[in-house]
Amino acid sequence: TTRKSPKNTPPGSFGIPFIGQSLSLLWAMRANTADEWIAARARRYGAVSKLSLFGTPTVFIYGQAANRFVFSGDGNKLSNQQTDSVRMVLGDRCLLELVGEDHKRIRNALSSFLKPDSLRNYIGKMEEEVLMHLRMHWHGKNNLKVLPLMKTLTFNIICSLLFGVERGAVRDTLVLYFQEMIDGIWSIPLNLPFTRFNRSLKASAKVKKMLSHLISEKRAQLAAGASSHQDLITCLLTSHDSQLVSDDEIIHNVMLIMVAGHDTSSVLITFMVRVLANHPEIHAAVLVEQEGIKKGGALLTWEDLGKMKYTWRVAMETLRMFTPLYGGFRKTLEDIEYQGYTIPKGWQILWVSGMTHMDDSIFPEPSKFDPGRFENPAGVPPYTYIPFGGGARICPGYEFAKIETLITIRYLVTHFTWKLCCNDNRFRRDPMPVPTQGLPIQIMPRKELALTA
Ligand code: HEM
Repeated sequence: TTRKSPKNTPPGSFGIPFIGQSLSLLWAMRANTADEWIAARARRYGAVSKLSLFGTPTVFIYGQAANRFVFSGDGNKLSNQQTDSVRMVLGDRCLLELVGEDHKRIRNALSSFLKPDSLRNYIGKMEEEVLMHLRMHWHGKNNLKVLPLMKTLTFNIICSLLFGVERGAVRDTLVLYFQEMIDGIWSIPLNLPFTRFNRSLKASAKVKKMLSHLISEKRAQLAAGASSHQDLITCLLTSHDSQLVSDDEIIHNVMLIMVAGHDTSSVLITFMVRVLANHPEIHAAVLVEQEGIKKGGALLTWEDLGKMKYTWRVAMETLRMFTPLYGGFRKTLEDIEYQGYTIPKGWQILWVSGMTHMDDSIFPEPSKFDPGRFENPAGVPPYTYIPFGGGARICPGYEFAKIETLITIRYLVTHFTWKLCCNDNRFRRDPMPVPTQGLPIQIMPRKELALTA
C-alpha cells in the first residue's frame, strides 16, 4: 500500500492558535450544551474530524468502529497521555500517563486491592460509611441537595477504604484542598495568577504533601507491626513487588483514585435518585427487589449484592443516559492511518461514549429510560456501551463503584421516599454531569434508621 502524505489529515480546523476550540467546548459544557456541541461537530464533519483542544491538535472520532480502535489497541500506537492540565495537577506517574510495562505493573498493584476477592472484605466498612452518612445528613431532614451529599459520601468511602484516613481534621482539610484541585483540573494549561488552574495547582501541591506525610506514617505503623490489609496504601507498601512501586507512584495514583473513584460514582447515585423519582414503577421494582433481601439487622454479604440484579440494571441504564465520563483522550505514538486519514504522531484522539449510547440504531428510542435493555447482555453489541471504557484501560474501579452504588441505593429506597423539588430534568457538564441546583429533593422517612450498622 502506498503511504498517504501526512497532509491527509481529517477535515476540520484548529481555530484560534493555542486556545483552539477549548473555550468553546468548556463554555458548552458549563451551559449544558456539550452533547449538542459534539453532535453538531459530528453532523458538520462526519465521524472523523480535527480540532485543537487544551493546547494540542486533536482528532475527534466516534461510533462503534472508533471505540474498537481506541480500546482494542495494544498500547504501542496509542498511549493514554492526558491533557497537560490533568497531568500537571495529578502527576506524571499516575496510571493515566503510564504505558506498556509501567502501566501493567501499577495496574496489577492496584488490582490486588480493587479486585472482587479483596473488596468483599470491605463491604461492611462501606455499609458503615453509608449508614453513618444517612444518620448525619438525611435522618430528620425534610429537604436536601443530593449531588453535594453524594460527593461527600463517596469521598468518605474512598478516604476510609483506600487510605485509611478516618473522620477528623485531616480528612476535612484534605476535602477542602481536594475540591479546589478538582475545580481547575480541566483547563487551558496556562498557570496565570487568579485562575482556577492556578488554584488547582497550588491545592495539588498541598494534597501531595499531605499524602507524602501519610505514607511516612503508614510505613512507621507497618514497621511497628500493623496489619498490611488496612487500606490501599498499606497494601501497596507491602505487596510482594512493593520495591517496584515508588513513593511518587503511590502518591500520584492515590490522587488519581481520589478523583476517579468519587467524582464518577457520586454522579451515578445522584442520577439514580432522579430516575427513581421520575419513574415510580421502576422505583417500586427496585424496592421489591431490595425488600426481598431481608437482613433483620445483619450486615450485607457478597451474595446479597449478587441478588441485586434489577437494581444494577437500573444503574446501567442510568450510566448509558447520563454517563459520568463523557469521553477521554489518547495520544498517537506514531503516524496512524484511520478511515483513510492520517493522524500524525503526537496528536490527541478524543473518544466519546454518548454518541453510541444515544444512537437509535443501537439503543432504540434512546431517550427512553428502560433497564430492560440490559436483561440480555448479549443484546448489546461490543464497543457500543462504554461507561467504564474498554480494553487494557477499562475502569479498574468497576466493582468498587458497583458495591457502593448498590449499598447506597438499598438504604435510600428502604428507608426514605422522595420528591424532586426541581422538575426540569436538565444537567450541565463541569465536566461531570451536574443536575440543576445539585438535585434538591424533599424526603420522607419510610422506616427508622438503625442506630448501629
Ligand atoms: C460509576 C463510576 C465510574 C465510572 C463511570 C468510571 C469510568 C471510567 C472510565 C470510562 C475509565 C477509562 C478511561 C479511559 O479509557 O481513558 C476509567 C478509568 C479508571 N477508573 Fe473509573 N469509573 C468509575 C469508578 C471508579 C472507581 C470507584 C475507581 C477507584 C476506586 C476508579 C478508578 C479508575 C482508574 C484508576 C482508571 C484508570 C485506569 C487506567 O488508565 O488503566 N473508577 N473509569
